[in-house]
Amino acid sequence: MIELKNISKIYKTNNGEIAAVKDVNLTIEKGEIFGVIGYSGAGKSSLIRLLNGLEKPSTGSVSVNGQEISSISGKQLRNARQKISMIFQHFNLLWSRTVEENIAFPLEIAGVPKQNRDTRVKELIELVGLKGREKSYPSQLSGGQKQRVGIARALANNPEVLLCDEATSALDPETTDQILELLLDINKRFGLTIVLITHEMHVIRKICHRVAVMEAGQVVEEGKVLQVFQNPQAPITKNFVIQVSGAKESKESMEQILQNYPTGKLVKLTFVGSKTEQPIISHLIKEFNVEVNIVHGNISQTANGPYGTLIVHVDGEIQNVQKAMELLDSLEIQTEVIEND
Ligand SMILES: Nc1ncnc2c1ncn2[C@@H]1O[C@H](COP(=O)(O)OP(=O)(O)OP(=O)(O)O)[C@@H](O)[C@H]1O
Repeated sequence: MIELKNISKIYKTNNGEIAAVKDVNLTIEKGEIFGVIGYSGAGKSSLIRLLNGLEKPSTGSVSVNGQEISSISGKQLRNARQKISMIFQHFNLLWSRTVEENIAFPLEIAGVPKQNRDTRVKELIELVGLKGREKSYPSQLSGGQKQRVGIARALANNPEVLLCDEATSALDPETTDQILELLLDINKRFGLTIVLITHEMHVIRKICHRVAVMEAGQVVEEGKVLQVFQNPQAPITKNFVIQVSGAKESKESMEQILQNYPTGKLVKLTFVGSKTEQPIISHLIKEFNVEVNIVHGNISQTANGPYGTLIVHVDGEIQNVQKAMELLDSLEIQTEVIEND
């Protein structure tokens, strides 16, 4: 669906050249929700602007649905862009137009006759949950409602791809979740391909199927969301995963536990899918006669199923602790000994 081949983007400034994107290769499948995560300055915005031809790559090619976006311009590019919509962090609404007039705007530009426009606007208002607010102006809406208008407007011409540029970064956590659920619903109902950029792992966890992690212009890690959560490789990815697993907060408890129990092992277990529902801890205690003290636990849902982390202190006869570890390994649970005595 979307293919980026050897993409680099170099900006020429008065202070020299800035390589914002460096040799990125990505393939995004039709109907997928693909997330790009990175800290500020990682090159995410530059990358997403290359996808709809707002920027041209310095090297490499971008193709969307078989059409090479990086090499077209003028009318051809404008037509292609009708199928690649975008929503923004600050909504980019027209402040002098009502909700329905904002949503009708791209239909007017596309030359859709008035009657068809009205029908489509009604459909979209229903879809994004804004019934009753048709005549409101953006200044009369909450942040979440403004983004709903942004989404309706982006969907007006039935795009094939929706690009989301930090679409929930200006919203509170609860509204963020509601908007993410709306995007997930739209993806499921219409098979719309969604590419989103964010600096929040929570957003990736909640709706993305696959993720690419960007650092200093490069993609340093890429994979299915559950796999990346279970087994992050790059240090930056590990930091992002800690953002949502909350493991950092438990450092103090771990130190306390280690002080209180100078023997045994402190282990972090990461498990996904049906393994989150197995009675693993009681099994360890019964089978190997070990003591298991839970230091920290967390379970959360991703678009592809549950994901959980558990930090436990396992103590007992050395060989029993060892056998308990072997069992965990055999269950294909990610096991990481945090500190050894
Ligand atoms: N139009 C531009 N001209 C010159 N430099 C730019 C331009 N746009 C981005 N850059 C530079 O390219 C690098 C990547 O910026 P980019 O905005 O793509 O990153 P980002 O990950 O989206 O960060 P943020 O979330 O802060 O926007 C930065 O060093 C930035 O200063």
